[in-house]
Amino acid sequence: MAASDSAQEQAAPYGGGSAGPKRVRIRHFQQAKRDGVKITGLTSYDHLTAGIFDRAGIDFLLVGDSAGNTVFGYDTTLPVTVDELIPLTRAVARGAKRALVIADLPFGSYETNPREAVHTAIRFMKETGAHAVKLEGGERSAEQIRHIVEAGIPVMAHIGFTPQSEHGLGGHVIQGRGDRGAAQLLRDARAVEEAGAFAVVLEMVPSEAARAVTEALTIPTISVGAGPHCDGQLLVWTDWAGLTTGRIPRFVKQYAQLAQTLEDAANAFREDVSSGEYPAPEHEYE
Ligand SMILES: Nc1nc(=O)c2c([nH]1)NC[C@@H]1CN(c3ccc(C(=O)N[C@@H](CCC(=O)O)C(=O)O)cc3)CN21
Ligand SMILES: CC(C)C(=O)C(=O)O
Ligand SMILES: [Mg+2]
Repeated sequence: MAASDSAQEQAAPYGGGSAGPKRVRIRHFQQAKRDGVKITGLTSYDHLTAGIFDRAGIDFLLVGDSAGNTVFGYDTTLPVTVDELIPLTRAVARGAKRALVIADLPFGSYETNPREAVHTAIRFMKETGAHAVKLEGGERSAEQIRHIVEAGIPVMAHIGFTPQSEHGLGGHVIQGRGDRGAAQLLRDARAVEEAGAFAVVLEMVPSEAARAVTEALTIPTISVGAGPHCDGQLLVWTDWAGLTTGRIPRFVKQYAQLAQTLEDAANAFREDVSSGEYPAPEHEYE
């Protein structure tokens, strides 16, 4: 995203990458959609990756409850707590100079009522330095979104496949299929836009359903396995970088093979220590 709003910034041509605003704000999401500039996001759970992705010009960093899988080793995102995500979110916010940092509200921290949702969103904003929050659900979460936005906190919505309700959905099931599915997806999308969300994640939905939603909304759609017609793309960084071991979703493109790189490095280290190759004189103190 290289969209910007000052007269001076607007004079600059779109460069992609780290061009554009000094700090990505929610208004830049609206401008990107209006100008047809694609938005990029990655998850991040720590200070070092946040800095790397930020310097590469990734527009937003999501501190996802996917940390349940990638950091904490749970099978689902359901056990993840606010107290687990707050220190990770703080680390990411401290590492991001340009990117918009979004805190994912974990399962059980916002569903009961709007008061609970506002309370949780305020905790993240006060204790982490995040710039926005994300929560799952369309029509069913619209009141929560409205109240958080009224408290001055930007909300990214998340519809389609919502991992926190995977048991209710019957597993990792593609959403928005068929006429009924597509109609429900559109109702959910309109509900979150109307409630004041600044963007909406569409996860695991057919490309044509995502296209219809993208054309119907004024806020940008962010695809996680929702095809090429969305206004932006988001991936879980450990999947994207080939660090996740085991099964990864079909929609992921791997841009590196970090698991293999690290395994090779660990083997080399072990062999060097056994053979006495490491440490060498340059690693020693006198
Ligand atoms: N590492 C990781 N990557 C993710 O994308 C991710 C998480 N964790 N945790 C939270 C949610 C859960 N998500 C998931 C999890 C599994 C599939 C999956 O297995 N998809 C299959 C199709 C369905 C199936 O056959 O089970 C696929 O091949 O795409 C998809 C998204 C997306 N999110
Ligand atoms: C997969 C994305 C949308 C997410 O919610 C997460 O990383 O937790
Ligand atoms: Mg999540």
